[in-house]
Amino acid sequence: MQQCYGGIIRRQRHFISCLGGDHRKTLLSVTRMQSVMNPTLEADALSILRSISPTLDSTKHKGQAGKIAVVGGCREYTGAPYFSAISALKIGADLSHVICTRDAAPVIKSYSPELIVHPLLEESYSVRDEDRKSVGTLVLAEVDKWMERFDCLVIGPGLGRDPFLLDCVSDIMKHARRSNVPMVIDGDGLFLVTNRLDLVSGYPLAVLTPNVNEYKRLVQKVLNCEVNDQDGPQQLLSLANSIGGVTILRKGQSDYISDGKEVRSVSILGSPRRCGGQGDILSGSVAVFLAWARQLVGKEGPTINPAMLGCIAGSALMRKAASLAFEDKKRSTLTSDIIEYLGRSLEDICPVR
Ligand SMILES: NC(=O)C1=CN([C@@H]2O[C@H](COP(=O)(O)OP(=O)(O)OC[C@H]3O[C@@H](n4cnc5c(N)ncnc54)[C@H](O)[C@@H]3O)[C@@H](O)[C@H]2O)[C@@H](O)CC1
Ligand SMILES: Nc1ncnc2c1ncn2[C@@H]1O[C@H](COP(=O)(O)OP(=O)(O)OP(=O)(O)O)[C@@H](O)[C@H]1O
Ligand SMILES: [Mg+2]
Repeated sequence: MQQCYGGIIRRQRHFISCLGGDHRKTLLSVTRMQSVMNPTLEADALSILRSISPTLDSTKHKGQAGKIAVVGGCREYTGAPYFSAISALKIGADLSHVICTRDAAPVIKSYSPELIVHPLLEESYSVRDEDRKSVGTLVLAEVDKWMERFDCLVIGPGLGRDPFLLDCVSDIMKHARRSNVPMVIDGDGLFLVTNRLDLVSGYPLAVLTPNVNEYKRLVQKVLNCEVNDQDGPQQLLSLANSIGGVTILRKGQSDYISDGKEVRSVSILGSPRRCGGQGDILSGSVAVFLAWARQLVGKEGPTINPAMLGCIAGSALMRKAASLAFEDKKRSTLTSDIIEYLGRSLEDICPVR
């Protein structure tokens, strides 16, 4: 235990020194200092990634490096939850679950024996109107059994937009929030949240990862205006602030991240290929790094936002892996190729000692 704690302190010191700070300052003052020292918004993403990644040693037991659950996967989409969940494992989480519809489960299981797949969700077509209430209660009870064990949920990859299913997922999110489980919300999870802001509003452990379209819908709904690229960072800050300090990672040519207090960017070279599924890799990555950052920050007190660190590290890793995959595969680069480069990217940035 002492050894583990010593490791944490060492990593915190490394983290602080990476940001050019004094070991005695709190982690909060460190990020503030970085803003002062670095006049641009660009985060020192590689240093942050290194600092929050846990060491690998023989004292650890299964589960300590993170247990992630992806809530997503329906009749149409089975790839997205798989990409997100397998990315979490490849980055270093110990266990990765997928909570999906009954129809999607055998398909997702067939992609990989590494994932723990729960066929718990139902879409309207498979439930009679009079059974909806009881089925909804059952779904929540089943998910509840697992909730306390998860270090982070990813809500939305390939979830679909069935109203009954989204009602069940709203209940899962309410429960996760009561249990203080962090949530990364992506894809159809963002469709849900844009229409039900109360699900995340004021919850600091919520991370939204919108793409171009999802961001546009959020801005229209919350700020009641159009996306303003002239003043992008300021608008992102206002958006995060208006949703009560959730963290938003706006994906694009550069990724911009804000928790309503500060804005950071990650512009590490990515890939010019825009094949579907890269956002799913990102959601699984952010979930793992957020869980790790939370472990680290927890020891120091609530002085730094682990959601910001998780987003910065996840974005950096995803972009680096995409660039390596593109170097190799060029025009034929697919999401599965990028996943294959997650390990090498991590090793380049943060080698196992
Ligand atoms: N293999 C799979 O199963 C995949 C499933 N996905 C899932 O598909 C569902 C819908 O996600 P979408 O990303 O399509 O939803 P969006 O609302 O982003 O996209 C809807 C439409 O907008 C278009 N669009 C997307 N990005 C755009 C851009 N940058 N500029 C202009 N138009 C753009 C798309 O072509 C699509 O027709 C989600 O559940 C998502 O997780 C995606 O993650 C991709 C991979
Ligand atoms: N123009 C770009 N240049 C470099 N990287 C980009 C660019 N656009 C997006 N990315 C990167 O690709 C990743 C996925 O972003 P994207 O906007 O494709 O998400 P998405 O549409 O949600 O993906 P998905 O198909 O999984 O739903 C992000 O990490 C982002 O940094
Ligand atoms: Mg997406």
